[in-house]
Amino acid sequence: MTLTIANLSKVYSRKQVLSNVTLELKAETIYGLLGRNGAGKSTLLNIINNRSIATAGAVELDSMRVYENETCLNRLYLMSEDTLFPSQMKIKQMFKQTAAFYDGFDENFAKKMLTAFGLDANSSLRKLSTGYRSIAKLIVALAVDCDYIFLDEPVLGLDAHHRELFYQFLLETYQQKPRTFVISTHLIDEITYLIEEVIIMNEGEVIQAASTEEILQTGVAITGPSELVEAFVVLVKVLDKETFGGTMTAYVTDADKLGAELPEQLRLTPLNLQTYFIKLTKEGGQTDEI
Ligand SMILES: Nc1ncnc2c1ncn2[C@@H]1O[C@H](COP(=O)(O)OP(=O)(O)OP(=O)(O)O)[C@@H](O)[C@H]1O
Repeated sequence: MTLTIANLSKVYSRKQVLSNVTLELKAETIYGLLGRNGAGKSTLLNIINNRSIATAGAVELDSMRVYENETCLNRLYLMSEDTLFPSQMKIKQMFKQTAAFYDGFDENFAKKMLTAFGLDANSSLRKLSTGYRSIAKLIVALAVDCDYIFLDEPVLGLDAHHRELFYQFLLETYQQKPRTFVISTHLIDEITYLIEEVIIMNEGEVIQAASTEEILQTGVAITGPSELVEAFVVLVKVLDKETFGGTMTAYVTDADKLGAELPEQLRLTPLNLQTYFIKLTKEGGQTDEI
């Protein structure tokens, strides 16, 4: 099973917010969708899930056009800030309504999550705090049995304990019933261990789609005397350089192409995903004088 996004573009009142987005989302994979504020992540997720209409391009599930196609749409689920449930609705009614729309809603798992988060099924959404309202929506999203589940900033408003609990439940349901999760978030450090594939958007475009492993293996920082660093990185893609006195740190994306042995005065440090993302999506020039 594959979800194909082909040449998707979106223009809002003459502003191009998505440009030719082309992606393939595999079955049974956890993706991280990363991008700075306004990069177009929510717009992309809304179009995939038929909540917004693309200006151009198409989304297909196993070669079937998703747009206004009930069969396809029943296999996709989007949890976002927009609440589709009326505020007076009780949590148990949310479960019931979702189960009526989506086959295979796992009520036992939903109840297990309710207990773990300390929520009462009889509470109505409007009486919950912002964080608990998000938790109620998350419980529904993790209990649906759709092939593709999109979580747009799922942990917004959740405290650190609850975020951790949510990540554990996400892994639990993924292991029990593998399906695809696409998580859009700004909390990159927290989700690095969860995600198998990374999609990075910038100003309406997908600028990188690769496995987390590949990114972590090829992103490095090289520090040492400026001239030596400059000479060593001449053949590779440098995302950013920082200089301090005569010392330079160069942030490199394709460490596998460095080739030559590392000179003794240079130090090579692997980049974590968050630093890699910051350097890749940084505005402006390459060299920062500190
Ligand atoms: N309904 C709308 N009308 C006009 N412009 C919109 C609309 N929705 C989004 N935009 C614009 O589209 C661009 C992308 O917004 P989007 O919400 O997709 O970004 P995002 O990557 O999800 O950002 P964030 O991380 O801040 O949530 C922004 O410039 C935003 O102002």
